[in-house]
Amino acid sequence: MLLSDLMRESANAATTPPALPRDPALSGLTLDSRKVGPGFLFAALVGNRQDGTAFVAEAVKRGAVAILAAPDASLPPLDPSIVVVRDANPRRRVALMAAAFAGAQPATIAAVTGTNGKSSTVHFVRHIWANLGFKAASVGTLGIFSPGLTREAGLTTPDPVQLHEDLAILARQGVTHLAIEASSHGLDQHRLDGLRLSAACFTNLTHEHLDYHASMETYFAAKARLFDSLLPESGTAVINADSDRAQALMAIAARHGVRCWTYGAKGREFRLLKDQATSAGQHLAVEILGELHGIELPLVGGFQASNALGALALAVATGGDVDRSVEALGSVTGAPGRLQLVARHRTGANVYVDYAHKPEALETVLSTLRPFARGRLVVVFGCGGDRDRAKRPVMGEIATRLADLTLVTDDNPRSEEPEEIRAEIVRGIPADRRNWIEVRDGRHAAIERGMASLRSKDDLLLIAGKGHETGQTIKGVTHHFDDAEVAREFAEAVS
Ligand SMILES: CC(=O)N[C@H]1[C@@H](OP(=O)(O)OP(=O)(O)OC[C@H]2O[C@@H](n3ccc(=O)[nH]c3=O)[C@H](O)[C@@H]2O)O[C@H](CO)[C@@H](O)[C@@H]1O[C@H](C)C(=O)N[C@@H](C)C(=O)N[C@H](CCC(=O)O)C(=O)O
Ligand SMILES: Nc1ncnc2c1ncn2[C@@H]1O[C@H](COP(=O)(O)OP(=O)(O)OP(=O)(O)O)[C@@H](O)[C@H]1O
Ligand SMILES: N[C@H](CCC[C@H](N)C(=O)O)C(=O)O
Ligand SMILES: [Mg+2]
Repeated sequence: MLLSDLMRESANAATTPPALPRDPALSGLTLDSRKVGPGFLFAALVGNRQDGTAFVAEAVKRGAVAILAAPDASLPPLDPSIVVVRDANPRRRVALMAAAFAGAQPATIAAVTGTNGKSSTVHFVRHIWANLGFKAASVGTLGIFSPGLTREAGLTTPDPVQLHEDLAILARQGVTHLAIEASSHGLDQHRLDGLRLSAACFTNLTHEHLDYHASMETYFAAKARLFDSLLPESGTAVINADSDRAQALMAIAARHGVRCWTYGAKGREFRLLKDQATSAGQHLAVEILGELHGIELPLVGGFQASNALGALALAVATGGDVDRSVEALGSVTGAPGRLQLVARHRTGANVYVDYAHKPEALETVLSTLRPFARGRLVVVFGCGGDRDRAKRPVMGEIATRLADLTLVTDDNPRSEEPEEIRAEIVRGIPADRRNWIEVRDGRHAAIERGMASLRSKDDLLLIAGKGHETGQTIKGVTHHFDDAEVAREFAEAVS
């Protein structure tokens, strides 16, 4: 593709592309100098840790023929054959370029943002679409799921170059419907700016990532970008009305002129009227666009019902038939590692794995499981290193308030000292609580102790924080570790 074509296709309609001194044919583009090949455009971005302009010389050595940089970025002296493109927002521009370069993307794309429930919601929408007969895929924390391409988990929202390469493959394979998780980092870093969205969903906003975002307000503003910058006027905003941020987001969406649908107990278009536990999960009575429907959801928990309704609203907003979408939810499975029953202890006690690694998720999952533990509810959890430290004491308090026994352990300490992370968790536990133990010799030992604490079939063990993950990162080295696998060492597997 010629640089001039890429410039035109990625330009804001209001701007005139600058005259180029030369018009090289590009063979690729990247924002990482280590991935530059001959004929590439290299986007030199100022990052959170490093300044990409420091790698321009290396990129040129590897064959870069064009450099994208901010207007004020100081670049090394370059051979005149190298074209320098300046843009006030190079992160956004490279995302738009990546979309233009890759060409195709599935015709229908729904993005889901929110602190919790993104992976579950995209998993459910993909299931509904597939049942409606569409070739559907999802992209997010769990990787890429599609009929023809699976990709291991990396970032929740991939970098734009990788994302658009994959979307073009999916589109060529005939995938017409795509659901994608929009993380706040991804939104803030413009990773999703080149997507042609049909709908966007907001699940909720609670404490997370305050190491990256300066405050809850800037965290919310990053999420709101999906609705006021990325969703076109022809799109539908699908908002969880039960979130305390719903009103603010509806006002933003309305100002932007998009159709706005809400779901949940306070929802307008998808109103949950009744939620009744059944032997298979729950029966939901829902008023959908003015008509009453019954949903047999084979999953437990109010949060799963909420995510399922968000997914249903996305499916309908993108043209899905209401009755058939409702019926499709009857055969949905939980997303891997989300409230997943993984083992049964010899006493008969159930062992669950869940991805709760944020305060509200831990509170939600423990409250959800409480009625299923007629005996003792035991939880094993830790907190990740090199991530928001403020959530550690909060989670220590939540676990010891809602579980009968808490085993404090490690969860990806990364570059931090595990004992320091555990100490910060323990600091949040009120002094009069005695229902916890700090396990100092690793997560495997903590799970073993959790299993050993089960005394009857009425007890229940929750292993929280890692969900689907298959590694534990300690001092930069990732060791194979799978909570479900370890639980099964001490108990029978359940399929
Ligand atoms: C903090 C953060 O989000 N960082 C992301 C960001 O990196 P950055 O731009 O800040 O990188 P940097 O290291 O400062 O480097 C600056 C620039 O120099 C370039 N560089 C660097 C070294 C070199 O040799 N050559 C070179 O060209 C880098 O490619 C980069 O463009 O942009 C990169 C490309 O998109 C991401 O890979 C990277 O994710 C890092 C690995 C990460 O850990 N991110 C996590 C926190 C994250 O994004 N998580 C979210 C949320 C998950 C959730 O909701 O729980 C996610 O979407 O996964
Ligand atoms: N709607 C919800 N409200 C509150 N908690 C939820 C909700 N949905 C899921 N959870 C909790 O959050 C955990 C993570 O769920 P899920 O993976 O669907 O969210 P996510 O937003 O994709 O998270 P991440 O940002 O870590 O990828 C679940 O394991 C569960 O404990
Ligand atoms: N996408 C999240 C995953 C956190 C998972 C948890 N197990 C941890 O390591 O903190 C992050 O990178 O912040
Ligand atoms: Mg996710």
